Amino acid sequence: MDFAKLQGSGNDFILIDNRDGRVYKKTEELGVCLKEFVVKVCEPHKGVGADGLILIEEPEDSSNHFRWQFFNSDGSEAEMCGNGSRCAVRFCYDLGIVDKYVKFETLAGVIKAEVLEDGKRVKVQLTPPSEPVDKTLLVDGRELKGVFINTGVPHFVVPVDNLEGTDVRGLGRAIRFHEEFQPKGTNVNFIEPVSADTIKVRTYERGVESETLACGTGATAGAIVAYIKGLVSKKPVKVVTRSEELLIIDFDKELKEVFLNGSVYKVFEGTLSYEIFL
Ligand SMILES: N[C@@H](CCC[C@H](N)C(=O)O)C(=O)O
Repeated sequence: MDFAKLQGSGNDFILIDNRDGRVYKKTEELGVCLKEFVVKVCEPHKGVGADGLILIEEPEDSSNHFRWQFFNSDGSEAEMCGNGSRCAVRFCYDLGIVDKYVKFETLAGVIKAEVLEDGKRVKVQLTPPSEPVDKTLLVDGRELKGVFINTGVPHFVVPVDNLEGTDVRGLGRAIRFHEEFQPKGTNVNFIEPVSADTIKVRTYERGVESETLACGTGATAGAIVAYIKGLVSKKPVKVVTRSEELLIIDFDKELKEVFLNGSVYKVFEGTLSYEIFL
């Protein structure tokens, strides 16, 4: 089964054109459920390895170009994925399914996108975020102040003074599973201002259950929180991700229009071997 691997700021994804239902036929043939298929294919070393897997499907509304199903590497399905959406648009652009202006269906709603530089950059308009909410959590016996905001998926944003010295894995995990956010949990972003229009961010990602090199909806959450908290004063906000690639976030005052812009790279194309599932 043919697939492509693409990455946006180091957040990497396996993409499969499933408009003919080939994945469902293959999983039935192999006797594995869809979740097991995702986990096996996303597994590093024994599988292809990626933060997530994206299936491209026919749209339910013919005015949209496609529908997608997004899965984290642990097999959990998520409503939205900022970097994954940029990779999906580029994948469909290369397939000839879309041209410069794109609309596609996600569990978070219809996402609009624009292909730039012949697919080497993609700009997506995220769904309007939820109202940011200040929260103070008790984590490992100490108070932690942050802001909860849903930018297509849930994020808790924690401003810190020393991002490099932050225990992203330990603190991130504790917050991700904190009772405040159950049952679904949340992604966790630690941010540090760099200049009037730039922040650095590190993200512990729900469903990957680790720090990733970038998270598009997380970078967006971090940029919005940095701006409303006065940590940055200019827009668009540049976000330096863990991969050191930049994501550009712009948004209006009312948070009705939010844009995520960044590079997309096709890493390779290949064919899955059934031996992944042995
Ligand atoms: N990396 C993604 C977020 C993917 C979903 C997230 N892990 C979740 O389950 O909420 C992004 O770029 O936004």
